[in-house]
Amino acid sequence: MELNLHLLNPEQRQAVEHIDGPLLILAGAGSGKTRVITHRIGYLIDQGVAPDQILAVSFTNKAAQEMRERVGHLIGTSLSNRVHLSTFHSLGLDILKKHIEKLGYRRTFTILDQGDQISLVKDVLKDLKLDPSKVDPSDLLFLISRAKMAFLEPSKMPEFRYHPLMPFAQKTYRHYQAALRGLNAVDFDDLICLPVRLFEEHEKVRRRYASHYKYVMVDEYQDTNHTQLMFMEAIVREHQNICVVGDDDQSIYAFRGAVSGNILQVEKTFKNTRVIKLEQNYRSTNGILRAANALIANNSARKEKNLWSNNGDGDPITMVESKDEREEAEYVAAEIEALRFHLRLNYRDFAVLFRVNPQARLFEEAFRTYNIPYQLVGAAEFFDRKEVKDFIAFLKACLNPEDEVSMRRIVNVPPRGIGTQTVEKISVWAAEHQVSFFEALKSVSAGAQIDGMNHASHEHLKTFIQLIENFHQEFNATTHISQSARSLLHELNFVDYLRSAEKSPKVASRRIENVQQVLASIAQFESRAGGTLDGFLTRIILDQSSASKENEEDAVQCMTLHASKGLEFPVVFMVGLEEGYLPHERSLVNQAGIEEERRLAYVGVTRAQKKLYLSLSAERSRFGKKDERSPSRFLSEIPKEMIDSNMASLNPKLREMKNDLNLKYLEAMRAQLFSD
Ligand SMILES: Nc1ncnc2c1ncn2[C@@H]1O[C@H](COP(=O)(O)OP(=O)(O)OP(=O)(O)O)[C@@H](O)[C@H]1O
Ligand SMILES: [Mg+2]
Repeated sequence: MELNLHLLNPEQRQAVEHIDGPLLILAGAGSGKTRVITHRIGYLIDQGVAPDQILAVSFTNKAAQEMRERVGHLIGTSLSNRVHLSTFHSLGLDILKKHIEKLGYRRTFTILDQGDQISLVKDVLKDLKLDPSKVDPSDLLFLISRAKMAFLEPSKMPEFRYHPLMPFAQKTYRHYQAALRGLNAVDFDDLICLPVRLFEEHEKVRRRYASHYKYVMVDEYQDTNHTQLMFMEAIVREHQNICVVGDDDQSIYAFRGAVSGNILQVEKTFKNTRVIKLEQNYRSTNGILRAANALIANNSARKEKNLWSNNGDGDPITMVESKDEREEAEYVAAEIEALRFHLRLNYRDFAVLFRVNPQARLFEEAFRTYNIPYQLVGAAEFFDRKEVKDFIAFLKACLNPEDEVSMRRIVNVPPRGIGTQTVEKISVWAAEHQVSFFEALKSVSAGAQIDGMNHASHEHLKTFIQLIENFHQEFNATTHISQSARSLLHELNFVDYLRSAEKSPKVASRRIENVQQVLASIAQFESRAGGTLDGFLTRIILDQSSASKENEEDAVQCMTLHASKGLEFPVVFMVGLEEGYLPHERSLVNQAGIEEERRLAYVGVTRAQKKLYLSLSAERSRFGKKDERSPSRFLSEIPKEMIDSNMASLNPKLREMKNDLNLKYLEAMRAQLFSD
C-alpha cells in the first residue's frame, strides 16, 4: 500500500499525522475535512493499526458510503471494507443487536418509524385520557425526541422548561417509553440513547467497545447532539483518541437538538485537544466561494471565515426565474441535457437541491419526459405510503413473527375478518396468558375461543399463520430474497387487493407501481450486496434512500439541502429559491430560525464545484389557485456582479435548443416506429 501524503497541504498533513489524543479540525466547506479523515484512516493502517479497530462516524448513509469509496480508492477495498465506517444510528443498532437483552428488551426488537411513533403516542394519550385532538402527538414527539437527544427527562430541558406542553410531554414520555418496551420496540432516537445507557449501566460492555475501537473519527461534528457526544466519549474515555471535524457555518440540525456549542464542548470534554484550522477550499471556483462568503456574512453569530481557492473565477452563477413551477422543472431538465452534451458530463455530475422532499415531484416528471435517469436520495415519504408500509410490514413479520408492531399492522391485510376489536381481544388474551401476540394468534387459529370471531375468520387466520410460517422459513433459508418477496406478494394476491380496494384505477395503478418499486429495490439490493432480508430492512430503516425510480448508476442526484451535506457535484441546481421555501415558512418566527436557513443555503451553494444555478418561479399553483412568489431574501444577499448578467427568465437559446431536442427525440421515435 502506498499512501501519498504529498497530496495534502501542511495543515492537513499535520492533522493526519496527529494520531494520539484528541484532535479538533474546524474549517469551512470544501477545505478537505473529510479528506483528512479518509487519509487519516489510511495513515493509521499504514502505521500498523488494524482496520477493524478504526471507527469513523458520518452523518448520513450517503456520506458514509462516499467516505467508504474514498478510503477504498486510497488503500484498496479489501482493507477499507474492514474499517468500521457508519452513521451514529447504524453503529447504535449494531450494538443493540448484540446487547439489548441487558436492557430488558428481547433480541427480536423492532424499530418504529415516525408513523408508528405517532400512532403509539395516540394510544398513550388515550390511555392517559388526554384528548389527541387537543394535543398534537407530533408536538409531543418533538419534545420527547429533544429530551432524548439531550439525554434528559423532558422537564429537565432548560430551553423547554416553560413550554406549554411540557406537563403533557413529561407524562407522555414515561408512558410512551413503557409502551415501547411493552411492544419490544425502540424508536430512532433510542438507537443512540439505549447504547449510551447500556454503556452507563454495563461497564464491562463499555470497556469492551472502548478497547476495541482504538481510533475514533467523527465527520460533520457541528450537527451532533449531546447524546451522541456522550456515546463517543464513552468509547474513547481511556485512550482519548478522537478526531472530530466540523464547520459551524454548516450547522443545520439545531431543530433536531444538535448543539453547535458541541464543537466548543470538545475542548472541555477532552483535555488537551489539539485544534487545527484549514483555510483553503479545493472544491469550488472562486466565483462560487465569493457568493457563499457574501451570503453567510449576513449571519450574526459566527466565527469569521473566508473561503478561497486556487480554482480560478470560473463561470458566473446563473440565476433563472421561470414563469411557473412546470417551466422551472423543464428548464432544469433541458439545461442538464444541454450541459451534458456540451461539457461532456455524466448524469451523476448534476445535483438538484431543494428544501423539502415534495418539491421533487415536478422534477421527477420532467426528468421522465426527457428520459433523464435520476435518483431521489433519502425520500422518506416513499416508505410512508400505506401500501409500501404494509408490504414492508409483511416482510418484517415473515422475518420475525415476534415483531408485534408489524404483525398487528398486517394481520387483517388484505382483510380476513380480523378487525381492530378482534385484534384488541387477541392482545388482551396474549397478556392474560403471558404469550406473545404471535403465539396468541397461533392459539386462536388452533381453536382458542375469542368473542366475535366466526368460523370463517378462524380458517382465514389459520391460512395466514401458515403463510407467515412458510415464508419465515423461506426467507431464512433463501439467498434469493427478491424471488421470495415476489412469491409472497403473489400468495397474498396483493396486487388484486390493491386494485379492488381503490376506486380510482389511476390511484390503484400508482399504488401497485409503488409495491413493484419495493420489489425492484430488493432485487437491486440483492444484486449489489448479495444481501439478506434483514440487511435490506435494516437499510431502509436507517437510510430510506432506495426509492430511486431508475436504478442506473449514472443518474442525476435529487435531494434535499439537508441530505446534500458533505457531498459535491460539478453542477448544482438550487431550485425553488423563494420566500417560504428557503427560508422555509416555518423558520420565519425568529432570527435563529432564519440564520439556520441561511446556513442551509450556504451548504447548498458550497456543494457546487464548477457551475451553480439559482432557480425560482414567479408563480406556483397551490390548491388550484395561482400563487405569486417572491424571490428568496438570500438571493439579494449575493452580489449582483457574481451573477450572470443575462438574468433572463428562460433563456431564448435554450428554448430553441429545447424544441430542437424534442424534435430529435420525436424523430428518433418515428424512426423506431417505422423501422419494422
Ligand atoms: N490538499 C488537497 N489537494 C487537492 N484536493 C483536495 C485537497 N484537499 C481536499 N481536496 C479536495 O477538495 C474537495 C473537498 O474536500 P472535502 O470533501 O474533504 O471537504 P470538506 O471540508 O469535508 O467539505 P464539507 O464541509 O462540504 O464536508 C474534495 O474533492 C477533495 O478531494
Ligand atoms: Mg466533509
